[in-house]
Amino acid sequence: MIHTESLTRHFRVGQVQVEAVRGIDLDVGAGELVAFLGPNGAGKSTTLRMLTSLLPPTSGRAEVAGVDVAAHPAEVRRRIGYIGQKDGAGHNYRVHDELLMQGRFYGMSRAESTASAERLMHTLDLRPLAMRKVGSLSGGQKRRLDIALGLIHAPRLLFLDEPSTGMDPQNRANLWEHIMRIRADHGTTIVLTTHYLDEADAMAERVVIIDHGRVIADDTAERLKSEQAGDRLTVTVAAGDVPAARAVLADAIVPALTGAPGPPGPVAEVEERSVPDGHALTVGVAAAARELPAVLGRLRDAGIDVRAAESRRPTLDDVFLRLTGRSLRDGEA
Ligand SMILES: Nc1ncnc2c1ncn2[C@@H]1O[C@H](COP(=O)(O)OP(=O)(O)OP(=O)(O)O)[C@@H](O)[C@H]1O
Repeated sequence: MIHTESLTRHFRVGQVQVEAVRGIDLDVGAGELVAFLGPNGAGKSTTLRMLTSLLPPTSGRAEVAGVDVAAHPAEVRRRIGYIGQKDGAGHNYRVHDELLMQGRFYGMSRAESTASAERLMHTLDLRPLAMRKVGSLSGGQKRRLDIALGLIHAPRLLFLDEPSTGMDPQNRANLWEHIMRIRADHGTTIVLTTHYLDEADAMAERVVIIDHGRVIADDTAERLKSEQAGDRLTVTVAAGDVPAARAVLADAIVPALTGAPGPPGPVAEVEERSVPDGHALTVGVAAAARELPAVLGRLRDAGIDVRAAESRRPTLDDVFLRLTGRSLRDGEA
């Protein structure tokens, strides 16, 4: 559905050249749900704008829905849906009319446009709002209308630039429910950008991490977390039990990851720190929640009194930290 080769975009700002996107190679198959994740200024929106033909690449190429974006931008736009960061709907129109006009804009007949608007208003819970003026909708309702506008011509590929930014958690959950329903009903391929780590983690099947205009990781959230960051298991024991506990824990360690730069990777040896209860020993393991009972059993068999124990799953932020040495929460790229 999407194929890019060394896709690059530079901007000239006065004397300075900004290398917003520096050679992105990407393949997205039909039906995939892919999230672009990265800090502010990483190049996510610029990539999306090139893929949607809104911005010509400086170099490299992109084929989207079977069409070369630089050669046939208008054809790309006919085949895709794009919902940008800022809404495009006119505030004085009614929801229903806005949808019809959008359909006509894409060259659909009045009947086709009406039928598609009806279907989408049903799927996106917009029917009760059909006669309301766009300017009177809440943020969440407005975002649902934006999505309906992007889908009116039934594209097989939908691009969403930060669909849920600024929404409260309930509206975000609601929006995702709608996006998932559209996907289930129409098999739409979806590419979106997000700042929300938990959202990318929970919703996208595939997470493409972008930093400084490059793809630095591309996999399922699960695999990224287990391969790049790994689970942590921590037990707290008395000072006198530390050597024996270390020996038990050393057996549980997963082999150190190689090749990935930057701290902190899976804990390749037993880490020790003093805590009020005694000494906390931490190791990187393959599946902490599953291994914790067995490790506790072995510690008990060795006569060790465990005072506290916890397992921790890594987050996508741990993955980003591991790959770049920075936290995604630190802000700018
Ligand atoms: N029209 C432009 N002119 C000059 N520089 C630009 C332009 N558009 C983007 N940039 C720069 O390109 C870089 C990438 O911006 P982009 O908007 O793609 O990042 P992003 O990852 O989408 O960030 P955010 O999460 O904040 O939306 C930034 O340094 C930005 O300032």
